[in-house]
Amino acid sequence: MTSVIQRVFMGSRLEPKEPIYTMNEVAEHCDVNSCWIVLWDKVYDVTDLLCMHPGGLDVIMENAGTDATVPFEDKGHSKFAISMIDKYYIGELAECDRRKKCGS
Ligand code: HEM
Repeated sequence: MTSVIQRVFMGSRLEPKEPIYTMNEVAEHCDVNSCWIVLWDKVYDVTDLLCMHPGGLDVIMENAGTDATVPFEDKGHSKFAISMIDKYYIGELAECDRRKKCGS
């Protein structure tokens, strides 16, 4: 089931780009010097967002190096927030780590 926020989000997507990262690689970037998160199977380097995130640094750090899709959706981010996301996009999540697992 596609949520409203996901539909808005998907409508603003850039073309998928290389490189492809595994969840293990994402998990290595979990501190303030290098902070990555996954949203809807896409990888974002949000290091530069930390100090200016309107919801604060802590809420992002709690999700650093993980799939933050559910917490991101739960906070009810605005279309404005979603429009900011593209600038942090760095690549795709490896197929077998995606929300709809390969083979299922
Ligand atoms: C690329 C990633 C993110 C961007 C661009 C972003 C952007 C924003 C923006 C612009 C706001 C201001 C309110 C709005 O316009 O919706 C906001 C608020 C907030 N964000 Fe994020 N955010 C991101 C990731 C996250 C994550 C991973 C969490 C984890 C829980 C989070 C939690 C919050 C919270 C708690 C607020 C405050 C909501 C409130 O007090 O009304 N954000 N964010």
